[in-house]
Amino acid sequence: MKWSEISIHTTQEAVEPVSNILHEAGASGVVIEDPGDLTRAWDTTFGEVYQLSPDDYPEEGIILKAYLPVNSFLGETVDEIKEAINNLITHDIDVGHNNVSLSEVNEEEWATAWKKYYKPVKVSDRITITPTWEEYEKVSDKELIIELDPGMAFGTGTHPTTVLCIQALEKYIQKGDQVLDVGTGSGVLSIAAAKLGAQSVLAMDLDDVAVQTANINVKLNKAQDVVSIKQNNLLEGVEERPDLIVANILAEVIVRMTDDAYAKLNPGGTLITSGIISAKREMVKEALKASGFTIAEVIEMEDWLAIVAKVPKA
Ligand SMILES: C[S@@+](CC[C@H](N)C(=O)[O-])C[C@H]1O[C@@H](n2cnc3c(N)ncnc32)[C@H](O)[C@@H]1O
Repeated sequence: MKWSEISIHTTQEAVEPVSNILHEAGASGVVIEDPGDLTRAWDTTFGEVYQLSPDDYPEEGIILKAYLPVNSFLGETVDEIKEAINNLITHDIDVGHNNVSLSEVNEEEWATAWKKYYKPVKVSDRITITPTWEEYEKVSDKELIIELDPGMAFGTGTHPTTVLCIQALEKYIQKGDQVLDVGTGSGVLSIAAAKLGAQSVLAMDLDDVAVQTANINVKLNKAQDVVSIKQNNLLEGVEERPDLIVANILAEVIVRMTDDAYAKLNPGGTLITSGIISAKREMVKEALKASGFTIAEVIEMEDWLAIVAKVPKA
């Protein structure tokens, strides 16, 4: 089969919604070329765990690449993608250059093209994320490995928003906690929560491709006894009483769920939110406070934030 590579030059802020648009259009293997990956202070104490070539990255902004099968609908699909991206502007999302280009690749190139961007990465004190096709040897008994096949859903697990959530999970999760993961994507945060000692985790996503991918990754990491997965819109209809909720979604979506999160969390419970671009810090903080939360901490990586908020103890 012939494949067409669609390449979109956009911004950090638009990475997640544009990835969603590409997935919805039937693309597989979305690649995120983020020049920040080249300079980010990944922990390389244990040797070369991260080897990337600057030639593969733009000088500024982000390039998203995805692969679409070449068939008679290709033209319409590309037009729909362009229109959906233009609609983001009406939602106050900065799409930057918004250059869209297409090129043809053959089957063999396609199968390996996107894999060169994914290498094992130590993302927190204890957690290293490694793509399924890389050999990786644990360097200490304490190290926890998450194997991911990022093929279809958001994330290699190394996007700053995901990393911030993992670092916060490592700090705030208590052994035996009940956890909800809202917008699970590849399932990475649920797997991290399970490995860090959660007793049960409910992973939810609106997108059925994410639900399928999370299912595969949870099994790959032998976490299926702890993590269950369902398709769900935010916290709608959820009856669990969690000790901790983690939600890595856009700021605009988080502010819609803070009341529900506060009502569901146990006293003393923790909400970890990310997907928040720096400019939207106050908007999310105000929504959290208006729902009754106190802000425990704001952590930052590049232009992104995670906000940790607490429900008062009873
Ligand atoms: C930025 S990704 C985060 C994925 C993963 N948790 C991580 O940290 O890498 C956000 C995810 O939220 C999902 N999502 C967006 N809106 C949602 C909603 N209303 N309810 C549930 N999931 C939603 C998207 O499908 C996407 O998989």
